[in-house]
Amino acid sequence: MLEVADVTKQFGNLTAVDEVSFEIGSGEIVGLLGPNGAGKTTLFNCVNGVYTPDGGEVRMNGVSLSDKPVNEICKLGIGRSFQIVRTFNNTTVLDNVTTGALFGRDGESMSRTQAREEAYEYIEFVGLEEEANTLTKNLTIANRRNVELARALATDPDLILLDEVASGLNPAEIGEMSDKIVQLRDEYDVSVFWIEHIMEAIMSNVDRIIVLHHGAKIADGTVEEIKANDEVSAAYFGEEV
Ligand SMILES: Nc1ncnc2c1ncn2[C@@H]1O[C@H](COP(=O)(O)OP(=O)(O)OP(=O)(O)O)[C@@H](O)[C@H]1O
Repeated sequence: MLEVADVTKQFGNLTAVDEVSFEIGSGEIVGLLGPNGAGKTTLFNCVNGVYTPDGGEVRMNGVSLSDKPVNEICKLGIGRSFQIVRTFNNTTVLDNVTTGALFGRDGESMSRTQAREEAYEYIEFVGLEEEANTLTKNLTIANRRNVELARALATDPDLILLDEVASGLNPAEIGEMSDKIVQLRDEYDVSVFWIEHIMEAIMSNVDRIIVLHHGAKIADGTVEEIKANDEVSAAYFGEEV
């Protein structure tokens, strides 16, 4: 499904992503860890077309994403949520999610009515049916994160990139979000690539973890393998992961 081959991204003299390679298969939930500044968000930006890599290639279902704009990459099946929530705050929940459907894979052939029907399905999935006509700016942070999740799902992705979806949530909300991510994989057959600083959110639900340090991939394995990896512990300055 997703193939990242020797991807490099530089900002001046800084190599933010350094010849990183890995694959994500159908139905996998893969965590992306690394200390602050390790290159996680930059890697996401290389995958969904915000940045053009300086070296290497990203392929989705065999199609090279080189030089493709974000909207085209979205239509090839990659959806995304952001570290800092980017909902359209002065519009309703329904309009936010409808926009996802209209700009997603089948958006061009979809009427506005169809797009709204699809949007309702994802709004129900994230548990916001009572809030469908609420202005997004009036929601809690947890629910704005749910709107982002529903909007990304409405694009009909094969792979969803989640950038710290548990950030700013309380422990109960973190648990709900974490469960929802497993459910979306199971219900919609979506693979998940998930950056998260909150370890409890990720550890019990991922199939695999990739760790970046100074832009390079230093580990790729199961939770147990990552916990036992000395290089990973050293990257976190001895903190347990
Ligand atoms: N647009 C940019 N211009 C210049 N340098 C950048 C830019 N974006 C990121 N960087 C630098 O690239 C490196 C990787 O940043 P990135 O945001 O990808 O790390 P991260 O692992 O996502 O960090 P965090 O966990 O703090 O969000 C950092 O040194 C950062 O300062």
